[in-house]
Amino acid sequence: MKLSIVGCGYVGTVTGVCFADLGHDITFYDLDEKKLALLGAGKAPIFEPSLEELIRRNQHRFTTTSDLTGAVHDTDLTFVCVGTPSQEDGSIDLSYVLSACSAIGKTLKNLPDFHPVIIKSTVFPGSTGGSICSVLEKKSDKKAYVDFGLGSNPEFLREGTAVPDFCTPDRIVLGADDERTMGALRSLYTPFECPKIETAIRTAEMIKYASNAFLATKISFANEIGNLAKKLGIDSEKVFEGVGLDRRIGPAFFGTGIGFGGSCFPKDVRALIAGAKDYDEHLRILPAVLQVNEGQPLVVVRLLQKYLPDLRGRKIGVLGLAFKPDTDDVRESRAIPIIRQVLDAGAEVIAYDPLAMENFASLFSEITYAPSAEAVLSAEAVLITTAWEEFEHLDYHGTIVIDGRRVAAASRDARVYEGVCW
Ligand SMILES: NC(=O)C1=CN([C@@H]2O[C@H](COP(=O)(O)OP(=O)(O)OC[C@H]3O[C@@H](n4cnc5c(N)ncnc54)[C@H](O)[C@@H]3O)[C@@H](O)[C@H]2O)C=CC1
Ligand SMILES: O=C(O)[C@H]1O[C@H](OP(=O)(O)OP(=O)(O)OC[C@H]2O[C@@H](n3ccc(=O)[nH]c3=O)[C@H](O)[C@@H]2O)[C@H](O)[C@@H](O)[C@@H]1O
Repeated sequence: MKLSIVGCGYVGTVTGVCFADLGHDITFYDLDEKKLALLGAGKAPIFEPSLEELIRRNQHRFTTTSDLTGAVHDTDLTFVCVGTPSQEDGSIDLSYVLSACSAIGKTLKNLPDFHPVIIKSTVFPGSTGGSICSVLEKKSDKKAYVDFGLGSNPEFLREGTAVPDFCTPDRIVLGADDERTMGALRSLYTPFECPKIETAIRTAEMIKYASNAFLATKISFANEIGNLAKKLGIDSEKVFEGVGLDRRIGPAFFGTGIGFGGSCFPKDVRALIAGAKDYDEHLRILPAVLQVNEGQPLVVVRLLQKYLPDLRGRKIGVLGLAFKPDTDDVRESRAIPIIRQVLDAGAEVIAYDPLAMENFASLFSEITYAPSAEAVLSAEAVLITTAWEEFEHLDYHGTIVIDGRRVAAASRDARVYEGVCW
């Protein structure tokens, strides 16, 4: 099939490149010319392990363009993969999706063929069939589900493992309210062997939110129990090893520590809470999930002050700035509230991250960025905020370490060692 991808960030680029690898012809479109230029030159516009290699291998199967009409007219289906950030009140900002769909709608006006528009961005249930459908119909002067197709195909990949997650997912969710769009999605995903759920658009949208909200809940639950476990002298890792062996529960996403960051869990949980209010549903579990999550970074600073009560003038090292390992993404990284608090208490910060220092520097110019992880170890105390593999190979002898991510080498060798929930 010929596919156009609108929005070449983490989801759009990975989706396009992985479908190219399956033999499809891809046209990438983005408002950001820099991203298109990088893709056009065979380079990844975002950092993701193994992505660049896949781009090089499939470059003959994709083109980049700043002409959206050409992209839509020359392809059989369009994926919308633009961002859906949080607004002040926690609800999602649909403006990027609406603006992309307004432009797509205009291109549909003179297109004689039936062209499915598939929303891959995470949007609140009802958005695709509601305001997104309206803008497409208005700009195209056509009827959705009859003259053009509309569907939802939420994405479940994780940053850092996006390529394998996309290629071998646990399940694929196909949301469509017309048979032709469902048929196109079904045929596109034929080579994937995992379970596939075919459902209504708004159900597909809700599956995405419920999945992220549940995973976030698992993490906050583990952290709440973990905080208590630490006070009782119990290691939370052993606890959740035991809990996770129950097949009804499962071991994944019980990693305790400083909580979840990133561009999705915090935003999607907030969006579900805010969106529910419009239906007079006041969610109670999810606000608590966020509350626990906001408290976890503060535990690190509290533990640090056990050893250095007055942080004024102290030099504090921070290992890890990305929201998780194997990415340069710092959106809602847990290092942000930790560093802010340490700075507010009057300390100096020296930090290191293998990939994310440049992105972090746009948020914090007032800290020192170290040339290596070793250089951070000379600080008076070291906080570990991302579980990068290379932090397992440092010599922590003589250091005070407060560990938010459970690095075994630090727990073994540090002069003073405190884990957040262990
Ligand atoms: N990052 C992730 O791991 C995952 C993200 N998602 C969801 O996918 C969506 C996209 O997320 P990311 O890829 O992380 O976003 P991103 O911020 O990395 O990329 C979005 C891209 O859309 C482009 N864009 C914005 N407006 C546009 C327009 N009108 N026309 C064309 N391009 C436009 C931006 O320039 C940017 O390159 C969000 O809804 C997110 O919640 C879903 C699963 C995983
Ligand atoms: O909708 C999305 O964008 C994506 O959000 C998450 O993926 P991602 O945010 O990329 O990364 P995760 O591996 O889920 O980690 C999120 C945060 O939770 C933290 N985490 C994760 C697992 C765990 O056990 N404990 C824990 O604190 C990580 O350190 C990180 O800060 C989901 O895992 C994906 O399925 C989903 O597609």
